[in-house]
Amino acid sequence: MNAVIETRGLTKTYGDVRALDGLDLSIPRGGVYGVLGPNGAGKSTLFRILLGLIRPTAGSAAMMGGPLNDISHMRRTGSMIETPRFPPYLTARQVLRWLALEHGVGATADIPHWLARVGLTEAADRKVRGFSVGMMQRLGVAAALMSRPELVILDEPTSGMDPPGIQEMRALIRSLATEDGVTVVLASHQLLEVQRVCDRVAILNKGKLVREGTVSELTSVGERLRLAVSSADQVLAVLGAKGVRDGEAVLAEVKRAEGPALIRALVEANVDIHEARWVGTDLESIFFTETGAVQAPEADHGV
Ligand SMILES: Nc1ncnc2c1ncn2[C@@H]1O[C@H](COP(=O)(O)OP(=O)(O)OP(=O)(O)O)[C@@H](O)[C@H]1O
Repeated sequence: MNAVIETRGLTKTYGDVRALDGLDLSIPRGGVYGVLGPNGAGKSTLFRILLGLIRPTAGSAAMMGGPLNDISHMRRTGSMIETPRFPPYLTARQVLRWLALEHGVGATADIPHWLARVGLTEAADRKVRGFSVGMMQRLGVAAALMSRPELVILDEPTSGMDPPGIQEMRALIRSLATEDGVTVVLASHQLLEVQRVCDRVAILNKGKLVREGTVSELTSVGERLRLAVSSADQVLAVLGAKGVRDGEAVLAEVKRAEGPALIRALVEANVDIHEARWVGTDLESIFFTETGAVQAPEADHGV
């Protein structure tokens, strides 16, 4: 695997707290990679180490095949850690112009393009003093992208955003990966959106890696065929112990290869099938099972 980030036995302790505990992680180049975990799992600690903001207690990490303190790699990485803060008396456009000069891309940064990509064209000439948290986040993302990095590290990129803002951010993150070829690594505990936006995820708990894989690999475990039918009883009679009632429908615990034969058998038994679809375990269930985290009363809807 062509890894863009690789950690081996990465450990960070704060007194008695093991924020990271021997983490082995390989993040492939390309696509969107989600680092998930409940509060205190070690996500921010991992990102801070990768960005050279803090030093690990033990273990090693490499970025783009080289050590973390290699300046040429750092130049190819953009990041947004926590809600960014900018001088309140500058407009969004001035903030980006200033940062472009700071990063040595003053002549090449296409500021109108990045303002448009993060949905801030209309607010471009407003002072950031009046910006909401979500607008600040978007400006922070534009700032991270202006130097056209190969890798972007985003910690909770949609925190504080309203649903339309979240949707735009999701589209932006996907387009960075698919159109710009940027590898995006993001941390989040907002699982539904992670499932929508990420290609691959790692679930951390108490500083350790508990699950890793593509979203479809993780969610296809325990996959079942959900059948919306005219008579659930008839289907349950055909399926025996392999059938579970799910409201008006039936969940059939069969393998993909057995699906067509089952549907044929049901048609022969005169069952009207209104819908048949494969349903997996969602990322949310995996997350709560693996981390033992307590489910929030309301579903999250961010990235
Ligand atoms: N500077 C610090 N001093 C002491 N303990 C710290 C420090 N930074 C983090 N920790 C502890 O390390 C553990 C991991 O924290 P970290 O912020 O990396 O988790 P996280 O997964 O990012 O959580 P969240 O989702 O809440 O941001 C927590 O127990 C936290 O309290």
